[in-house]
Amino acid sequence: MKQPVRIAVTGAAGQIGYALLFRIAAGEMLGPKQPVILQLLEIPDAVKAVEGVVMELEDCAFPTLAGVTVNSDPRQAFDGADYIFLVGAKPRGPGMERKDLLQGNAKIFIEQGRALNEVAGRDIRVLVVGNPANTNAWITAQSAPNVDPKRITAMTRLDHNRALAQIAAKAHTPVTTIKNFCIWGNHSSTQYPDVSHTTVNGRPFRDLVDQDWVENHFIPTVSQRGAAIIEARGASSAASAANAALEHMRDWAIGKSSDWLSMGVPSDGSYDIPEGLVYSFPVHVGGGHYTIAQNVSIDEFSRARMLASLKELEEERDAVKGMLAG
Ligand SMILES: NC(=O)c1ccc[n+]([C@@H]2O[C@H](COP(=O)([O-])OP(=O)(O)OC[C@H]3O[C@@H](n4cnc5c(N)ncnc54)[C@H](O)[C@@H]3O)[C@@H](O)[C@H]2O)c1
Ligand SMILES: O=C(O)C[C@H](O)C(=O)O
Repeated sequence: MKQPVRIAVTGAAGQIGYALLFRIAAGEMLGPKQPVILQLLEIPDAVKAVEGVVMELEDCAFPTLAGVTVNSDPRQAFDGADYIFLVGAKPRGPGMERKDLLQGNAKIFIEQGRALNEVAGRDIRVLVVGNPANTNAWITAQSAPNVDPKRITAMTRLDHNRALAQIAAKAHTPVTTIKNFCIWGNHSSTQYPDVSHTTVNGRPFRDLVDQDWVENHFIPTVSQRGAAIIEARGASSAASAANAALEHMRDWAIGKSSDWLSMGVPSDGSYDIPEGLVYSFPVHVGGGHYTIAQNVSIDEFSRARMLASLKELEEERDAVKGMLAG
């Protein structure tokens, strides 16, 4: 057996936490030969509930689970961590947009960014799940100037997976036959699920569908899926969110892909997205790194959608800038 790696998860008593922790502990993120130590963070009022989750983790007797700690101080939870899932944040309810959570949740990410700044190692990998995820990742990076911002990412993998499922259903084909799909922009209703370069079994997907389907069915279905789940379940997505979080971190850490994945990452100026904004791009993964796919051709329709999502991200950033100074 290898040396254990340390994985911090915030919001451990929440519904995503409950769907995520058992899968990480079972070895689904880093494989059956990699022991893990879970470092859980909750607010003091929820620590008792986390202790119940820990009892259940123990009762699974997972061979890959080498230890669990329960914390209410982010510096303790993040200390020595190799991977950090920032899940703990308020979810939205029916009729809300994710950006309505910004003022309330921003202070969580300011505090946790500062804690990261104090204790995070150089090779840390951080995934922000708590909404609005892109801007919370930006806030975390701004609050952690000692941490390489490339190591702080936001989750759009759930949107990516939702879109793959819609494409597969439309083309009557397994998801494994789909290539070159990506989400651009914000994890919000302005996101742009882009099928312009997508192939199915090697054939352009656009040959199978018309613009009306793309614009008036596919894009709204993918971008409104979170709201549809809240409407149906009375609570936001949890198992599918946990699955996407696990896949994002797994692929970043140990994946290798010539195909595109979607990740919210700080822009390096690619596609004229201003540097530093956390924007979802098509990425390749390999060797423990992600790289933004280059030279993707962007038509007029795509550009307009990408700019609309960029504008929203700039507005979100401007709405919280003042809080960072304090
Ligand atoms: N990016 C995505 O695709 C995506 C998908 C689904 C959900 N989400 C978001 O993930 C977040 C969590 O969702 P959930 O359904 O698990 O919510 P939940 O309410 O079930 O759980 C959130 C947990 O976070 C804890 N928490 C609050 N403040 C904290 C802090 N400062 N430190 C540590 N823990 C803290 C709460 O006590 C609670 O147990 C929400 O913001 C939700 O909107 C994002
Ligand atoms: O929609 C939400 O508020 C939760 C999450 O971001 C989702 O996409 O399911």
